[in-house]
Order: sequence, then C-alpha cells, then structure tokens
Amino acid sequence: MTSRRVAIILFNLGGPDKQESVRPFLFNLFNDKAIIGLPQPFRFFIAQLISRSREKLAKANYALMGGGSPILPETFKQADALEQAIAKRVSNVTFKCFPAMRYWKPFTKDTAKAVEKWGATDVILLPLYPQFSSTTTASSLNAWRTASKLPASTICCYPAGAKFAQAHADAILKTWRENGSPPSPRLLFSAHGLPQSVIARGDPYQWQVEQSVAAVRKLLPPDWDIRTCYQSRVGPMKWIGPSTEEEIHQAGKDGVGVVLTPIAFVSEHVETLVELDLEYAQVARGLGLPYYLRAPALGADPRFIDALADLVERALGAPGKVQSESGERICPAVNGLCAQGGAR
Ligand SMILES: C=CC1=C(C)c2cc3[nH]c(cc4nc(cc5[nH]c(cc1n2)c(C)c5CCC(=O)O)C(CCC(=O)O)=C4C)c(C)c3C=C
Ligand SMILES: [Fe+2]
Ligand SMILES: [Fe+2]
Repeated sequence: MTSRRVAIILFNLGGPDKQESVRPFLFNLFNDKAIIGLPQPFRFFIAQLISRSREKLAKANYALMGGGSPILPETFKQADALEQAIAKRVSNVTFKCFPAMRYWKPFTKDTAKAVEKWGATDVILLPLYPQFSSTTTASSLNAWRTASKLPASTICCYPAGAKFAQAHADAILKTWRENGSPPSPRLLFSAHGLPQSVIARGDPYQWQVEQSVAAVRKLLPPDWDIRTCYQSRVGPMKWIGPSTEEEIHQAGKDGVGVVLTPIAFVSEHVETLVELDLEYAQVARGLGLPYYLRAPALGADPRFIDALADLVERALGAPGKVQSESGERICPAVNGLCAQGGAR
C-alpha cells in the first residue's frame, strides 16, 4: 500500500513583495470575477484602469511597511506552527503545509505544481479566512480546483470556534490590561468590508462576522460597549457599514476611547499595519480620543493554531468532504461551497 502524503493548502489573498509588484498585484485582484463581476474583455480594461489609478496610493502604503506586504512571511510562520501542532497529533501520514496566494506569489497554480512535485496523494484546503465569502474563500477554492485535480477535503469556514474565540478574547484583554485597563471600554471589531451588492446576492460573510463577534463577546466583561464595523472600502459602490472610520468619529463625539481588534484578518498586513495603526490612529488623535488601542491579529498564536489543527485533524478523516467547524450542512446560497450556510 502506498503511504498517504497530505498537502495542507493555506489560502490567503497575497500581497506585493516589492514596489514594482503593486500594480500587477492590484490588476490581478480587480481582474478576478469574484471581485468585479463583469464579463471579459470589460473586466480586463476596468482592472487596468483601477490598478493604474490606485497604484500611487497603494505604493505609498506598502512603502510604509518597507516596500511590500508582510503577508507571505506571516503565512509561513503560521504554516510552520501548524506543521508542528499536527506532528504532535498525527503519526501515520506524511504532511506538509503549502501557502497558496490568490493575487501574488506563490500563485495558487504554482503551489498546485509544487504540491504535485512533492508527491501528494491528497490535499486539505484550508482558507486563512475564518468567515466564508464568495470574494475570498470561494475565489481561492475555485482557483485551486482549476489548477489541481488531486482528491481534496475542504474546510470552508470557522467563524465561531471556541479556541478561535478564546484566542481573540485573550489578545483583546491583554492589550487592554497592558494599557491600564481603562473602565468600560468601547471595543470595535473591525472586519474587511464588502460591497452591499455582494451581501444581497447571499454571501454569508457579514452573518459569519457577526457570529465571530458574538462568540468573542461572550468571553469579555459584560459592561464593555461592543460594536462591529467594516474597513478598507474601495471604489464608488455602497459598502456594508458602519465603517470603522465612522465608528472612530462616533467615539470622538461620545468622548470615549476605543480598543480595536481585527476579526476577519488572521495576520498583520497593509490593512492592519497601515490602515488601523497609522491612518485611523491619526484620525483618533485628531479627534482627541482618550486612548486608541489595537489588539494584534492572531498570527501564529498557539490557540489559533490549535484551532486550525483541530479542523485539519477532522478533515484528514473525511476525504472529499466540505466541512465547517460545525458540521457538513451544505449551503445552497453559495453554490454548495460553504458548509456553514447562513444567507439571511
Ligand atoms: C476578509 C478578508 C477580505 C475580504 C472580504 C476582501 C474583499 C475585498 N478586497 C478588495 C480590495 C482590496 N483588498 C486589498 C488588500 C487586502 N484585502 C484583504 C482581505 C480581504 N479582502 C487582505 C488580507 C489584504 C492585504 C493584502 C496585503 O497586501 O497584504 C487591496 C490592496 C490594498 C489597497 O490597495 O488598499 C485591495 C484593492 C475588494 C474590492 C473586496 C471585495 C469586493
Ligand atoms: Fe481586500
Ligand atoms: Fe462554511
């Protein structure tokens, strides 16, 4: 009998590794039909237009982080930690984690080639997006399915698992305590936004973000003022709200400080290190907020990695299945890709 060799594919968005990569990265993003639904060749031209017009601002943001995005090195740290966690639990299979990025290197198709070369017998598809969206999770899974025909188990979402929620609560409480435990703080859960039209089509992302917030809030003191908001709006369309910036302005009006935590990003990158830590921090200073504290993204936090290892361990025993943290119910609203369901 041939021994089982399982490749665990860690999907994320990817980010430009250097300044010259910014425009082609943006082009790849806006040329994805999961992001802009127009048929070709219209999408191609729109993607060229937007990537050109956004290039200067985006380059300046990436320059603030040394020229490029830290998302790939951060994903490799998660990959190493996950391999170590799985090695403690599993002895009868050979396995290896492979990052696969959607819009920059290592591109999903190149990872698929590397996985084949490694001699994988089957794969576990693990998006580094706790909440399912057609714009992120489904886009990555579709790219994988085009690139590889290896037998696959899919983990579609894990928005409200106990270990994931505890890791977030501990990171928030640590940040709060290290800054003098200001009484009854206002806590902003900030998630990447989505155009309203994507939610209207049945995308369960916002519903799952709310599930994440509900799971974490149970682990926090009951007197905290907890709000959910959405950052990183792009373009002229109507996006879901309230925006994170609006909530910071509201805190200014109310004369209160804020603790801010990312809830849909699992690693640090341009949206946390620049948008939250520089842009919104400056807004908060300008408004004279008594404090502006930011809890870190989970990164390679041992509890988060343990939560991922639980999902992987279960997927190892369920070849060919699509699973969320809570079972195998297939969601018709998102083409059967999300086991969690949840179109409202
Ligand atoms: C929960 C995760 C994410 C969702 C949902 C998402 C949707 C989405 N994003 C854009 C446009 C951009 N996103 C950009 C960066 C970026 N987005 C995510 C995650 C989600 N996006 C991450 C992790 C990153 C960081 C990548 C990195 O460099 O490390 C960017 C580029 C930066 C910028 O120019 O602001 C754009 C553009 C849309 C349009 C969208 C849904 C329709
Ligand atoms: Fe994004
Ligand atoms: Fe799901």
